[in-house]
Amino acid sequence: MDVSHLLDQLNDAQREAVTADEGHVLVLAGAGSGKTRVLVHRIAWLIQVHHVSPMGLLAVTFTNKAAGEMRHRVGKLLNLRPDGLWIGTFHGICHRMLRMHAAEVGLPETFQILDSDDQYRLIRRVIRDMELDEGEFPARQMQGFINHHKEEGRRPGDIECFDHAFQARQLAIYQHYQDYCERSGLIDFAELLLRTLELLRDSDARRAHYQDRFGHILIDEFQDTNTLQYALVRLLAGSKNQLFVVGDDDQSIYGWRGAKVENVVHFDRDFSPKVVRLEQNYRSTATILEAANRVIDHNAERMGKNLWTEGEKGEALKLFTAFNAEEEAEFVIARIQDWMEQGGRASETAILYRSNAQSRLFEQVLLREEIPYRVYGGLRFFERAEVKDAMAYLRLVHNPHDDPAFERVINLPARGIGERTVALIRDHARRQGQSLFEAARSLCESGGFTARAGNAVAGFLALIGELTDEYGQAGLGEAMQAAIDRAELADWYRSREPADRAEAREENLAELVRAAESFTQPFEDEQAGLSPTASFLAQAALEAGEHQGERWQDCVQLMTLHSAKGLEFPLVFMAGMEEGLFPHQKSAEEPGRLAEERRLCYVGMTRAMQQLVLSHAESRMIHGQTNFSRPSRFLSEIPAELVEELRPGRPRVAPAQSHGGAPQDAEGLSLGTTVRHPRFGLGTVVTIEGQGANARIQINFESAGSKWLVLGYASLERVG
Ligand SMILES: Nc1ncnc2c1ncn2[C@@H]1O[C@H](COP(=O)(O)OP(=O)(O)OP(=O)(O)O)[C@@H](O)[C@H]1O
Ligand SMILES: [Mg+2]
Repeated sequence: MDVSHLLDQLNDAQREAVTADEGHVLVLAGAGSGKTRVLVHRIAWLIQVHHVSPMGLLAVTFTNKAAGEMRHRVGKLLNLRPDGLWIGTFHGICHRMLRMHAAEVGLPETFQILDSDDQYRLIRRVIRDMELDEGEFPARQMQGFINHHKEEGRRPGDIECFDHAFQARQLAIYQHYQDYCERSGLIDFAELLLRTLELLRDSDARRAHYQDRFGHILIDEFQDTNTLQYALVRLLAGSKNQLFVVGDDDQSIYGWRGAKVENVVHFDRDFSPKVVRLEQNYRSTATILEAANRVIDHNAERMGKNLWTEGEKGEALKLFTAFNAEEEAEFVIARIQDWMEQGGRASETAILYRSNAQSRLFEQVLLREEIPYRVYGGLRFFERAEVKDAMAYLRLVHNPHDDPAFERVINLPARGIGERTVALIRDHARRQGQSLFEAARSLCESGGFTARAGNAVAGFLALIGELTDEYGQAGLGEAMQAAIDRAELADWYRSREPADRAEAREENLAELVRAAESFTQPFEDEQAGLSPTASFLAQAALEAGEHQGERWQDCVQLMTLHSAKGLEFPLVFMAGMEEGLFPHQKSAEEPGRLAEERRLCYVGMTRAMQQLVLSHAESRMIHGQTNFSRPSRFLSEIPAELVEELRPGRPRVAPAQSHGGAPQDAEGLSLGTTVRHPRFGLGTVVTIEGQGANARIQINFESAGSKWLVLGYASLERVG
């Protein structure tokens, strides 16, 4: 059989990795050197040359989107669909295993995944139920505490308590939360991993089964695995299976979420792999690569890599200094328009930023200019309120004991069930050890409610019952539509929100029905005996908005630097290159965080193939306040000769004064002053152009957004 196509698009080092004989392999290499490509070719090589069954391979990627792409690329190389090949994220793979062995690990068949928002609400409730002070035990912090311990594989009983009252309470919260999850068949993200680890650790039969099955385990982005994931890998590998691991220590960016770059060193120690280094970068121009290399050079404790390219020198990086964040957004979108006018496609461009909230201004300008765009991450599709509302109905149909779903929609739309009634149900549930659904039913039957509340609750239970009876067996799309219609969700949003907002919500609901209709269950899930609903609900919880990427459309890509990992685009913008924003001010608080921010910068820069445009704004509204900030230190780490500075297009007033101090201008108003407008309400001055009554002044209003006004006519009142 001719297998030259598996090798002829690879360089020598890549080939060496792809064709390595028996034994473990570690490919340690910088960005854009073809690590992911090598992993894909290795899978095809094993199947075609070594005749390994696709069922015998397990490939782990970092996102579901990457998993989909990998499956597609393997299919193309082999010219057939690699059915039975398990490719997924750690979470997705663990979910599938737990579904197959739910009873063994003490989970109900219908267990549900708690996403992090649901988890937060549940923890808050546990704290309230325990009558603890939420100021002393903030739910957000407790969520971090619980997840941190789970990610290290620790149950409440495993945590040493030094008889400190505060710590004992924290552990009690963890325990109560866990008990609650057990009772209700809920499983959070870290629990997916931990439970699977325990299954494989404690059941010899299961461990033997999976060790026999997966003779080859391949892992992309290995530098961002956490303790539990590494432990899982070791269990699955056993003593005879082969690991093929690729990663780059310079791109480890999830330390804040428990990832351990040391796993690369541990892997080397524990498995003595053949180490292959790839040094040729195929992605970026020489200029971009040089700039990125120079930035990451500022980090100490690197494993050290030498990355070069045969590619052309390319253009200088562009650096734009905007007066404020609005101007920055205008500039970026104008450059994208230039790109498109010169024949480029929108989808070849990406706007990367440090925090999700930064997307809004870009979205505004893109909407106005009617340029299609897609936001990855952020408030992702499956995280939007209306989508979660509708999904909660589907979850209840799937499993009436899903308490977070019950709480979410028992009074949504409003059906006259007040907080007091819900408290009654909760209380009853707690005392009887029942789910909220069961508690509500028994209170209804025993006349435990007032007549009005009783009717309302009975109505809700009947609605869920009807949906279950009529649509429990129907197609997913049909069931979803029925839930939305019967619950009258659209009317509800229309009755309480402005028309445009309600319409947007309805569009999302229609999109949700479409997503449900077009959902095809992964072959491997079906084989594992999962119901389509279970697969769909899991997908929604695990991958959130990633599904947007499937319907490929020509649009500008907006995402955080974190979610850009592994991707590449001809034209990349890195916006908001300001101290405090990037590096994030949090990084000043913890040692090691600054180095991680710098790696994030390296990840961002190395996404660019042809052009990299950096921008920063001298002032920006953050949490309703105008902040003035200095350019990011990372900018100064790029050699000046690689950068071309661009000047703003229109004349501005006093940008030079905007560092520190309070520049004074028209009529005593200065940048950052809070003002009140008779119609637009409170806002902050962000730009002043010109002098006196004719000055044009730009104000960011808290509710009305950004407006340009002529000072003489604006009737502004200074506040504070
Ligand atoms: N031998 C090669 N010849 C031509 N192009 C290549 C070769 N190897 C890789 N490429 C291309 O270089 C780009 C980067 O490859 P890939 O995404 O696999 O790199 P990576 O090391 O996984 O990067 P990252 O660290 O960002 O994940 C891709 O467009 C890929 O197709
Ligand atoms: Mg990659």
